[in-house]
Amino acid sequence: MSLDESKREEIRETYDMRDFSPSALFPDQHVPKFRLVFEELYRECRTLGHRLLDYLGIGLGLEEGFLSGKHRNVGTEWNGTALRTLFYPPVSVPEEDYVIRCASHSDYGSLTLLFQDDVGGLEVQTKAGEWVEARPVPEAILINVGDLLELWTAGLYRATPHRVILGQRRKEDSERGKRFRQSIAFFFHPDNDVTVEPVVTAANSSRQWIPLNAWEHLKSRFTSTYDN
Ligand SMILES: O=C(O)CCC(=O)C(=O)O
Ligand SMILES: [Fe+2]
Repeated sequence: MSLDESKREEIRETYDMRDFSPSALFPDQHVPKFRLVFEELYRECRTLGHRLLDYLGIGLGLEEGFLSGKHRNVGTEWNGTALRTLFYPPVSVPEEDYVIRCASHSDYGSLTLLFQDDVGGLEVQTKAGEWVEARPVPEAILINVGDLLELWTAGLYRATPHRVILGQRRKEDSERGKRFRQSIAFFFHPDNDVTVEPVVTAANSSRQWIPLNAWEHLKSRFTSTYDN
């Protein structure tokens, strides 16, 4: 199924957290534990992110700590890593139509750790272009490879396109739409001054892999996403 998603709006609310310094704005008065809880989650995700990169690096035959060493400034202004809460309100799904909760995209950084509730609706695209459901698994964290890890590995690890969509194909979607959906994503990014370029032999030699600066890439992806 191919859908023209370009003219649709995403129906969701998000809250991004990058800065946990005392001067950072948090709803401390209304939700006193919010800052503490998310700060702890941020720290745990950072530790897990570093560990995953170390394991992937071993698998790729890289120098020890190479990838995690490019993510040293997480939690400071010199790094674009963010923790994001995503709230998808209930929506009614017209029978012959569909509703986009999150339009198809790949993530911009190295890795994303995604925590989803039990509502479902997340889909990932196979290499053949087919959309398959990534059903929620209790207690599991879903890991997405982002653009920059794809570039480091010259396509060996693919920045998998994904989306959250309701309608048309699945009977359960109208029921799903009645429930709100909550997810949390940790977007793990290399330090702003890192230039990312392939460190392994290209898996897909028909494609050109152009080196990118981490911060420039993040800025340009934000601009192209939000200007549209
Ligand atoms: O809410 C989800 O499950 C996915 C969100 C997502 O892919 C994103 O914000 O990049
Ligand atoms: Fe995403």
